[in-house]
Amino acid sequence: MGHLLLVENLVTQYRTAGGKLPAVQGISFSVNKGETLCIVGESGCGKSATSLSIMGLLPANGEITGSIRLKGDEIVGKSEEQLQKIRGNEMSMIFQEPMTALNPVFSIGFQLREPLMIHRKLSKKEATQNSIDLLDKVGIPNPEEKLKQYPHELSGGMRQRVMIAMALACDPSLLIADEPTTALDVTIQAQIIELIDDLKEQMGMGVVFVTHDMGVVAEIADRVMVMYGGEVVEMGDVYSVFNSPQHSYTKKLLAAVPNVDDESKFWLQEATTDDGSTTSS
Ligand SMILES: Nc1ncnc2c1ncn2[C@@H]1O[C@H](COP(=O)(O)OP(=O)(O)OP(=O)(O)O)[C@@H](O)[C@H]1O
Repeated sequence: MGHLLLVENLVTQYRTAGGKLPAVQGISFSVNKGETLCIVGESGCGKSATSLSIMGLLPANGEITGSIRLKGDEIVGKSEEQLQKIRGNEMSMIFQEPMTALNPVFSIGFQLREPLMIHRKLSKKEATQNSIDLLDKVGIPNPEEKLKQYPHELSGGMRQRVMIAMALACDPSLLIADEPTTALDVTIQAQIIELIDDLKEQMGMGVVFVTHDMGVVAEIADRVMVMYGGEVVEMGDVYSVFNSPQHSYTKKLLAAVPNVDDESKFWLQEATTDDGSTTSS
């Protein structure tokens, strides 16, 4: 069976005044339908460069070699026009700071409705109804009223829900979430993670979830890919990586999250014994 996303030998470099900076140095991984892959690692290890490469959203000084296939279709080398079609339909991305992705001068309703009218050729009435349904789907109360509001009138958590609603508008098969909860307080963070997990189940999407937080990984990952200095240093299912980390950097990451050692690890062990599977691979 084919993978939803198959990345092979991806090298992402940034041209800088001081020469080429290799942000990603030949990594390979895959994501299946209905699966969440967490990419974890410290600041600057190439997590964002990886997700931007997949989306075809690298800045002008970025360049890629290697292969990125979505449902078998090669993304590397596609024109911007072709990429826009794929981004509008097959994959979407949510970012850390929704304020940068939402336009402050337009109402939430306008920003949700416009792409639906353009990409899916819906009438204004249909697009409005669709927007209401989307806001409802991401757990926003009183969606009709929210359509009239502007981004600054919403809380951080609500803004992130709106971003997720926008990302889901095209019913993507792949959702890339780059540190989507980092700017939120812990309670809201937990709610957004749960929402993404529920939506993944409901819609059967594959999810690439970028984070530096092993606590978040414990909550949402099926598989984990640990990056260090632009390379993949460890990859495995979440149980194996948490219970027997192989790489010293992974051990360090796990040790840095206090509740991973007790609470989450306990939770992971519970989860594995519940379904009778073992943690070794
Ligand atoms: N536009 C750019 N031009 C040049 N170098 C860049 C650019 N964007 C990122 N880099 C460099 O590429 C490397 C990888 O950065 P990347 O943003 O992928 O890391 P990250 O793991 O996502 O970190 P963070 O968690 O801080 O976002 C870093 O050394 C960074 O300084």
